Amino acid sequence: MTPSAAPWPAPFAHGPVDATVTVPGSKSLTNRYLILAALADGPSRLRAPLHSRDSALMIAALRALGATVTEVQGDGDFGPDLEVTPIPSSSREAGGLGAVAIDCGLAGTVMRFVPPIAALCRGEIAFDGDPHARVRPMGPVIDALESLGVALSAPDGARPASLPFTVYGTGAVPGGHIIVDASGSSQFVSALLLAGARFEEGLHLEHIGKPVPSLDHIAMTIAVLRELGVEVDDTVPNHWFVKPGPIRAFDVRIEQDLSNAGPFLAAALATRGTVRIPNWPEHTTQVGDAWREILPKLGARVALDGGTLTVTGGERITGAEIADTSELAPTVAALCALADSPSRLTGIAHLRGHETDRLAALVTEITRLGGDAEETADGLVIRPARLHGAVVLSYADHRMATAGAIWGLAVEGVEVEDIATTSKTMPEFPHMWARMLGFGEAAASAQTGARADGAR
Ligand SMILES: O=C(O)C1=C[C@@H](OP(=O)(O)O)[C@@H](O)[C@H](O)C1
Ligand SMILES: C=C(OP(=O)(O)O)C(=O)O
Repeated sequence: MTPSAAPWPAPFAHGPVDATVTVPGSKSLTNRYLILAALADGPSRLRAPLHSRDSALMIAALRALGATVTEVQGDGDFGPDLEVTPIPSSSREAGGLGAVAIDCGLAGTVMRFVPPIAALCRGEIAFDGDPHARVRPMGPVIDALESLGVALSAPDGARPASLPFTVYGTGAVPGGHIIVDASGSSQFVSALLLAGARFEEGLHLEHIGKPVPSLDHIAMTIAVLRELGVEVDDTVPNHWFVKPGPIRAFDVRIEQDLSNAGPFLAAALATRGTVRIPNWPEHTTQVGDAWREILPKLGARVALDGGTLTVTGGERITGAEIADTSELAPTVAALCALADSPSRLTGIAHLRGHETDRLAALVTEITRLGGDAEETADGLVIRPARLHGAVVLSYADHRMATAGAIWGLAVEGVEVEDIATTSKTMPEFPHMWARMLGFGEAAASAQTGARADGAR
């Protein structure tokens, strides 16, 4: 996609927001179910899945490995359902795939989850991505595949340390005990667990190193695997055992993305208004359920009643000390920069390896707006300051772009460079934001849109 030439003037809220918002499907659930559908023992269906750049890249990757993914009419508000026919045995047998190329874009779930699946196919499968994808941590996936006997090489024939690289799949992975350091991303663990049941001996994965971050995402992986009949033992800390066996074909409805609900809920705090999200799941493995604990710490009232989450902003946003916010952190930090007392966010050192170095990006952009923020070893300290308008940079990071939109509600004259980067997980964002603010359909549609087709 060509980033819009002109920055997006973030709408300023002249009064409290009062809106009901429905959010597209969860990125983490959509891409996990797509992977598992490609490995399952029959055709599967995803209802109300996410349609965004990250899901489009996942679909293209699985098609390159031989899976069939078809759009079929469903009842979701944000696009068709998906039917998936798994990767056929011909992708694993003599002849196999030959040479294929997979574009990971900037999607962590594609660059980490797909290489172990590629190793189960026969062929030379080349992985690359956006410029920043080449600096996102990949070492533990590469090391793990090598210890499983899978050959990989960088384009110059050397041992790869990151993208780009080629996986030389032989059609089978023996499996067994492997050790990784997953302190840089929970996705290293999820990637191996998702493929583990299809390894001949299954998998015993051991983590050695500093604590693994974003544990909720590993819990989500395990829950989805168990739901599809895979036996996973996680009773010993830092060890995961996956039994070899089939993955049951399925028909699931994807929950809405509770992390992407965050910016809309944040709007209630930034404008002292009220935002309601219907169909909030009663039980979920999504980290975004933590909004129910996080937002009251920042001064909001939160109620979950009859399946609708209602957030009402207080008179002021209060600063807070909040740990382990994972992918919610940019939205939390955006609110902390609008607070009237200091905040400390901890347990998010690994955000330096996300779409951009998010700790550096947040400090730079908060400072650009006249705010006061500082990096710590494992997070951020944000102190109260009077913000002023500026052009906020996005760094090709959807969550930096939505942080800019939140600041714009409360601070006049905020513009966001490359709002279209929200297409990574929510192409509808500019339109939805305008609708939340009461813009008519024509004015909302005129907001710079973003495409969901995976193009850059
Ligand atoms: O498995 C997943 O779907 C994700 C895991 C997390 O990665 P990290 O462990 O790298 O934070 C999260 O931040 C990311 O947005 C999605
Ligand atoms: C870290 C994120 O994405 P990815 O799946 O690319 O790691 C995110 O969405 O906040």
